[in-house]
Amino acid sequence: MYAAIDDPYCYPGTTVLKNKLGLREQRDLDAFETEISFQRSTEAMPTGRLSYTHYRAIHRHLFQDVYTWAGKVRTVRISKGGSTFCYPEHIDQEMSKLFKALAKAKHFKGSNPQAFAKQAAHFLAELNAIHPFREGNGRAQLTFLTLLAEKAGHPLVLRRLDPERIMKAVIASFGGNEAALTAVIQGLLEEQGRGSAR
Ligand SMILES: Nc1ncnc2c1ncn2[C@@H]1O[C@H](COP(=O)(O)OP(=O)(O)OP(=O)(O)O)[C@@H](O)[C@H]1O
Repeated sequence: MYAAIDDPYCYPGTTVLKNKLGLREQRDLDAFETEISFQRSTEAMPTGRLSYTHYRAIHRHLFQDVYTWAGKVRTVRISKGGSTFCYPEHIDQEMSKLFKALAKAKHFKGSNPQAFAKQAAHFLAELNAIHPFREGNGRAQLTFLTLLAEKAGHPLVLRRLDPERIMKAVIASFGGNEAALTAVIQGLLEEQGRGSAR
């Protein structure tokens, strides 16, 4: 949950996000959101060129059943655990810049696994610092990383994913330390698991 004051995304006097089902209890919303976004994540993702537009389409796909603003950038300031994310008035510009740089780097195609992990960690750190959506950033990030890795020829082994560990690494990256995130990503690459029983 995010700290936001007088948040127009929430039912008045609550921190529960307005949602398509009209669920007013956080518990109920959490359960529905988790279930349906997981369901959507098992479907084919919208196709695209790993662009900013594509990223928004992925978020829209995952959360289309829950929020009217799925795929749209937020209009309020948000923070989490003391980290304040990009102000809404700068999101569009920052996202455009980030995805332009990604395209310029050829989506990290041709990088060896070590280099890919480092580049992807930096990209993810920047993406998280922007946090374009009011909710669902973590899931959109991971979905996009999966596509990015696949396209770059370094598919992820998602069953190795430790949500707690990646979250800690993402938080560390917010403070400028990308080493842990690089290590997490490197550990998810298929190449790293060869010959091991993991
Ligand atoms: N204190 C923090 N500083 C920076 N980033 C954080 C912090 N706490 C969590 N994050 C990151 O924010 C992202 C989660 O954002 P958000 O809650 O919008 O997404 P979600 O998909 O709804 O949640 P989750 O990823 O927990 O399922 C994750 O990448 C997480 O690592």
